Amino acid sequence: MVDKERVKAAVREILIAIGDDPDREGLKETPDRVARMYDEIFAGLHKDPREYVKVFQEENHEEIVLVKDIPTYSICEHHLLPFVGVAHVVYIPRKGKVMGLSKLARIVDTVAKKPQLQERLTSQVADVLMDTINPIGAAVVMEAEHLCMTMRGIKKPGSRTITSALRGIIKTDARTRAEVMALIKD
Ligand SMILES: Nc1nc2c(ncn2[C@@H]2O[C@H](COP(=O)(O)OP(=O)(O)OP(=O)(O)O)[C@@H](O)[C@H]2O)c(=O)[nH]1
Ligand SMILES: [Zn+2]
Repeated sequence: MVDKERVKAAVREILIAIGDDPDREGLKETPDRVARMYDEIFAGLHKDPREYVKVFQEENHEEIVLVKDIPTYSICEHHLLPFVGVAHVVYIPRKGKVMGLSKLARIVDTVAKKPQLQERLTSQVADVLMDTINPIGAAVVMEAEHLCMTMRGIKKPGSRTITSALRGIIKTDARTRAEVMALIKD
């Protein structure tokens, strides 16, 4: 669990450290709000995304399953600022072993809810798929804007970072990979 009391105390310290007054009207409840927010946006530190997976047997469907444009919010581990975008999750079931579509988005959500790197988020989602339903192939592509590159530092609003993680046949077979990428771009 997120230690909310500890977060509260730390946020109060930060407010003092930046030279503001944590006891002024507008900030009085801020440490508590931030603690509740961290409990929500870092919940993935305390959950195993594999637990969501429920497997169905769907005859011999050994074709692409793609859920695209899954809205994704995560926090960059270097600056603790959000990166925001979409994830596309694909797999090709082995012997009809499929999972509920919503579970793909639940896996993304859980893996996103911790201090992350976009690369790691992308590959962790692919690895959860491989570990749980052992598909013939899996791919995760993510496009995101990092606020640490937008509102500070290099200040490049609008720049997007694209990462992919390819597994199994989607990695090894060029034709399958091309088909997957075409569907994602569509
Ligand atoms: N690879 C990768 N880098 C990230 C991600 N999120 C943020 N970063 C980068 O992390 C790097 C941290 O660089 P540092 O030089 O340690 O920190 P900094 O001085 O604040 O860097 P600047 O952002 O360039 O001002 C920056 O280049 C960020 O753009 C991510 O998801 N993946
Ligand atoms: Zn950052």
